[in-house]
Amino acid sequence: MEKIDLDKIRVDITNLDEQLLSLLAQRRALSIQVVKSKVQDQKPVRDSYRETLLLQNLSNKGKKLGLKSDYIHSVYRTIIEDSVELQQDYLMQLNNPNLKSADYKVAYLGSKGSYSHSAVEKYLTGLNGGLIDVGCKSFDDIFAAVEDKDADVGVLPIENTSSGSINEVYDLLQTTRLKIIDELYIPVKHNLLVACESDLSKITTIYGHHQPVAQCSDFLNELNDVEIVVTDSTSTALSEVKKINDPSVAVLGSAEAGKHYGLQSIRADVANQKDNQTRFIVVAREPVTVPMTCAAKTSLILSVGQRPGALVDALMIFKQFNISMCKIESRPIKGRPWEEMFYIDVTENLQSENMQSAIRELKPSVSDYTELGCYVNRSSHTEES
Ligand SMILES: O=C(O)C(=O)C[C@]1(C(=O)O)C=C[C@@H](O)C=C1
Repeated sequence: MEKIDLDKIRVDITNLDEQLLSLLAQRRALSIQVVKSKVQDQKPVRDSYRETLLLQNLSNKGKKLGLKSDYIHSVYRTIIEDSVELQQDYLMQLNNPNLKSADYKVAYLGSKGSYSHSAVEKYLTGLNGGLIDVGCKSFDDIFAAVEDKDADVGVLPIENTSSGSINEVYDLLQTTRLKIIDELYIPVKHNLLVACESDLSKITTIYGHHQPVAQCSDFLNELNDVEIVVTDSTSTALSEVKKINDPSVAVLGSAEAGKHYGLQSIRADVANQKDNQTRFIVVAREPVTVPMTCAAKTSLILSVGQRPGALVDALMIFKQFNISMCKIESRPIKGRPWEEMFYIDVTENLQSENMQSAIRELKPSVSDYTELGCYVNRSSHTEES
């Protein structure tokens, strides 16, 4: 039998992959043409009917080529979500010409290797020009950097699928004049990383930011006699552990961060939930406006006083105007014991007639009312109006 030449097969695979890349780039160029036509006709970015037809057709054709339906769905979901994001970004830039420019200054927690840095990289995808890093040591510093014009925007985590809401960020939103201008969903995969040859049985100290520590609590609770050292950011934890270079010391961080700091993973996926995601917000001094053809979210802060039923009455106004609420969070108000501030996210454009009518009814019935901002709804599978 003739010997199968691995090197030759790899050359063929590389060539095919390059063709796939070129086809993906061509498809993206078509998405830009699509959004330009949608601007002319005022059509929504998302078209679920078209997506269903597309996936059905590809799945049928794929089956004939021996490709599993699950595989086709997951590949094309990724391609379509990218196309939607590309179109949304195009529309946002058209509507808000000063949104992202060269030498954009971004304030975030930590430095390279932190999860916030991954969010910053995602936020800046496609931006021509350099990012000026304004690494911060606390959430407070991020708000201050943007308020004092040391940064154009700040990127902050606000909630996580394992550890829930990040109260510190909600509390800072209560007093800031900054506006939310975007949101990002980042998959967070925690690994246990070490600086030199080691294994789990040798670990006596684990470094980590308090959020990853909370998100990996099940795994950490199973370990005996391990000291947890909490740091101000994941990047601080990573650089400390690299410096200490001891087989008994490990750190919680992503595999990519490990590569960046020259650390090896001894245990992958140690978060309580397998689908561990963090939602980040982007804050700036000026609000943005979202075109009506893009799925939008509006974030508000309200307080309603202590009258029985006051919160229900306020929320009924959203129902009355057919506005869906996707999040409600309550936090204590500084200096007003037992009163609560409510953070409400609705899947509605601030400029829509429904939203403006709801706000007109809402304002006189609440004690505090602040608009935190209207931005593109980045959670997948959302319908535009
Ligand atoms: O065909 C469209 O209307 C598109 O916007 C393109 C596309 C795609 O990438 O295939 C993207 C989003 C829509 O929800 C449907 C399909």
